[in-house]
Amino acid sequence: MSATAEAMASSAAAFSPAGDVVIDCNLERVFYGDFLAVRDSKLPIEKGKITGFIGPSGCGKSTVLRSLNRMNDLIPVFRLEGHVKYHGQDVYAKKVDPVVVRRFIGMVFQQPNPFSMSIYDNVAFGLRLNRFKGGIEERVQQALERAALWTEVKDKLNKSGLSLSGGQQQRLCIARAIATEPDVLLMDEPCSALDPIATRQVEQLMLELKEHYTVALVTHNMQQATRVADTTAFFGVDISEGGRTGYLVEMGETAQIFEDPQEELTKQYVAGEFS
Ligand SMILES: Nc1ncnc2c1ncn2[C@@H]1O[C@H](COP(=O)(O)OP(=O)(O)OP(=O)(O)O)[C@@H](O)[C@H]1O
Repeated sequence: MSATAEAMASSAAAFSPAGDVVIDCNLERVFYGDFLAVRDSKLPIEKGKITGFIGPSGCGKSTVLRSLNRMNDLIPVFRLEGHVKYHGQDVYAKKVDPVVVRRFIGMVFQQPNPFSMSIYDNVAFGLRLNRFKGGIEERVQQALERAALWTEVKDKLNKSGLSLSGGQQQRLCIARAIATEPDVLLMDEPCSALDPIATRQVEQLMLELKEHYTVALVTHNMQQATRVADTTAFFGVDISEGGRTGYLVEMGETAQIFEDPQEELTKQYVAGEFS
């Protein structure tokens, strides 16, 4: 590691949030096969807050996000050194079932991906999978209300989820993700396929969701981070040793990252000097 990169990595480790930490993530090294994709990234994800991940393309934002709920397990060559602890428990411990991890740490993807089934069944899907014992109808309604979609779909719950607009489909996917009452929601560029109006609706929804859930959000859009994120983690790409390895440059309150960044690289990035 170069001296500059080392200094950046150690300063990033200094961030300690005031509130409760739900996920204590310390990614020492993350590999895809022999490729070192991410190193030296300590990210405490704080309860009831939105933590935004920003940085140039390929800096590992999605890799880090997907490491939090073992979504990367689906990639055979993925390997992680370090730990991800959810309420103190190592989610990568041998005895831990990744399906259970994802039940508590849910995910919303870049492209709205409703299943080819009714709006109702989309939301009820996870409840049935988890053999939910309570009233499914009530839970479906509550999830759709929390996803700010209920009034738009309450009279057509039997229509296909695919018949909705892009923004509605994304809110349906959010309803599907929250129906099983996860604790944490991981959102990987949830607005990148949406128009500006639908984007604003989903952003407003994120602000409402943090009343009930802890949110980690990958975004390419710096304005979006300033609008919704309480805390922002900025990642850079280290090319000093001939590779392209992402690492956490700086993490802090969103206002501090954008108005008073401590690292030169963060300053340049938030000033739009590179993307
Ligand atoms: N399944 C995979 N197999 C091999 N390499 C991968 C895989 N997924 C990602 N990578 C590599 O890991 C690095 C980090 O990728 P990642 O998608 O996490 O970055 P990102 O910051 O989210 O990028 P973007 O902003 O472009 O979406 C990149 O060099 C990418 O090519």
